[in-house]
Amino acid sequence: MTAVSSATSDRAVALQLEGVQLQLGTSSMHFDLSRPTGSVTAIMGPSGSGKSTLLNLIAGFLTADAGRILIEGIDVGHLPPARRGLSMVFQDNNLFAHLDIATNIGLGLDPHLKLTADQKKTIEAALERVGLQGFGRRLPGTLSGGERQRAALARAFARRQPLLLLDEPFDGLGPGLAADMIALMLEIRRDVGATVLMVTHDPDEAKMAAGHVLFLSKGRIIAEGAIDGFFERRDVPELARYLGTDSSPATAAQKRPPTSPLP
Ligand SMILES: Nc1ncnc2c1ncn2[C@@H]1O[C@H](COP(=O)(O)OP(=O)(O)OP(=O)(O)O)[C@@H](O)[C@H]1O
Repeated sequence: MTAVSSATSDRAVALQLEGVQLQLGTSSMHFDLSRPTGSVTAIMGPSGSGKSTLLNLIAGFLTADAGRILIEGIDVGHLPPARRGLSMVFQDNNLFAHLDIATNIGLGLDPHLKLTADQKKTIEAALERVGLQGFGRRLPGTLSGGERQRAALARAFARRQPLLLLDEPFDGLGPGLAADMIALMLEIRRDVGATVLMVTHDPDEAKMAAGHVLFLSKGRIIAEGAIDGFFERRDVPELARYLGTDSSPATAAQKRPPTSPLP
């Protein structure tokens, strides 16, 4: 693994994982990382390498067998997800289907929905921010996939938590809409001063959104560094294999076209 970026040393640390371990069935995970406040980090790696597990450990949906997770210097290991100072946006299942959009966002502000006038204004402002003004009374099922993801981002925006965890949030939206959503996410991050971790399989999406990459393989971060030049690295065989830039004889043979043309 390469050294943690120099930015870590001169900015406050927003997130730190120290010797975090988890055994899930036959998969063993072990994570150490440190990310500075305000950074946007892409989490990448092959299917099953532990990307969602890493986010779920940070969020508190999974409990580590060992190690410490610190958010803004506070050990959150014993805190439930709602008290860790973060918002998480998943690829789907972000919204309660039986509750309208405004209520879904309101739940992020107060689980008992005893909303103050200010909180109601915050909901309206968040909807407007993502271009969904007037959508508050609609049920999630009546929105398109992209609109639902915007509503999920609106909820994250309204909550103004210091840490934003995104698990393939723009998957399946198409490149144009994904780019719009990334721009929106970056605006929200700037306004809130949040630190972002984003799982993505798409190097272009990572380049648009992030300044730093963590590359996982088999439950470990095996490479990390600044996004500039990261995908051109040739010193990490797993990364080259993942990107399809591996020129080893075995991979090259797999890539070679069939000798006889298909009919
Ligand atoms: N509850 C569980 N019980 C047993 N094994 C699990 C459980 N949850 C996840 N795993 C295993 O842990 C490994 C990591 O899973 P994870 O979902 O974190 O991978 P991922 O990198 O996010 O993959 P993908 O890109 O396919 O979403 C996988 O091998 C998965 O099968």
